[in-house]
Amino acid sequence: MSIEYEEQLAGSLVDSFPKDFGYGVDNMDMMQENLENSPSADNKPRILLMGLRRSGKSSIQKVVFHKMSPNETLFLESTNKICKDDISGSSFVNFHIWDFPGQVDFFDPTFDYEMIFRGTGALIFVIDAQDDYVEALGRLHLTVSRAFRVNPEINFEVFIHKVDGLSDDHKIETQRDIHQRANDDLADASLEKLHLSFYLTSIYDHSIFEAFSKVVQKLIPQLPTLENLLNIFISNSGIEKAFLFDVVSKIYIATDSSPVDMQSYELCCDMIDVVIDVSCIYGLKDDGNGNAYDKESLAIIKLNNTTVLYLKEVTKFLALVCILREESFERKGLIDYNFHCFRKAIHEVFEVSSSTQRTGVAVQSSPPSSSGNGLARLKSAALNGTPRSLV
Ligand SMILES: Nc1nc2c(ncn2[C@@H]2O[C@H](COP(=O)(O)OP(=O)(O)OP(=O)(O)O)[C@@H](O)[C@H]2O)c(=O)[nH]1
Repeated sequence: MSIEYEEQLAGSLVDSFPKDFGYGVDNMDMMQENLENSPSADNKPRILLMGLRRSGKSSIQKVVFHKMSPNETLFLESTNKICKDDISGSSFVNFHIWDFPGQVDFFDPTFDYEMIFRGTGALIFVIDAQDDYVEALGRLHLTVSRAFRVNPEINFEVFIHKVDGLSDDHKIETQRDIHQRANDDLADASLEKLHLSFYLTSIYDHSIFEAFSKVVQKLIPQLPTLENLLNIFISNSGIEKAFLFDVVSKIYIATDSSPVDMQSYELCCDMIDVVIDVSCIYGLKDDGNGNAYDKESLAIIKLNNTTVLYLKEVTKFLALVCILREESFERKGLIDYNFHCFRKAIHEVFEVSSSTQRTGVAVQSSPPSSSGNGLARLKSAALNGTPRSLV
């Protein structure tokens, strides 16, 4: 594709937006504050972390959302009451995460499980793969069947956790066995409609972030829109892979539709760490004020294998991280220009959602235009994908 042609496409991206499109990050933040102060703010969807004692629930929460290093989790005390963690102040992930103490007694009259499950978006059940998991499977069945009866809309996610201690063959065999037994139990109880998703996880590598990314993505109603926008952006900019990251948690909330390979994801996670670390050390004011991540955040890292990593701020919480070849990076002006359009589109998507949430009116989904140049496709993309319940 020639540069001229790409520039034409880039032009069409920008033309697709109204000329008075004038809000920026500050307005987005204001909107988020308004939302949080609204009466429905307390009703943020929940992600529940459940499982037997010492299965690793608190460790997962601390490592993913609070930057605790995996080794420090060795000293975590056992949780003895439900811990509610509202991470929406620091993260795009606008949910409450509830960490349950090991054994939840469904027969305890003070435990209002109906109320808890009614407002739940995802239930993550953590199974310690290094331990005998027969008891955990029994508990999993009891928990998900109760929850499903109260709220069949919940996404049921099973983390087969602590797999760092297992060989590759053992991992696959454990996953197959747990999958089989859990689904047999459901079939015996005539609960075939209850769908369980399985993930192999460990806090000692990126698998826990990748699994959490997938859990969170299922709860983001704008996901198809974000994927469309990323696809258009990378194909017009000569980029190989792009992730939209929640900077604090390193969860990727969307990526383009090419397959994700773990190595690329890890590379992008590492880049975020480097940028934030350098920024914390050298980017803050002398008195320690300022933010390690702000509107100016931008980083380019050239690797010795002709790969370039490119990170840029999208919103207060989100960053775009891209992987591209050195020769594509020669057209940096074009990439910057398309990024500018992409960023505007992202802001528009979330403005549509937040105004919809405020008024309580669901936006009609419209099928993407097949005739699509960048313009038409982006416009339909901004509408497509918003009708599910809003985050
Ligand atoms: N090897 C390994 N150990 C882990 C992993 N995740 C957690 N652990 C360890 O498992 C132990 C228990 O972790 P916790 O997070 O306290 O478990 P919990 O499920 O919250 O326990 P309760 O609060 O008692 O319900 C800690 O010593 C962690 O260091 C993992 O991925 N791999």
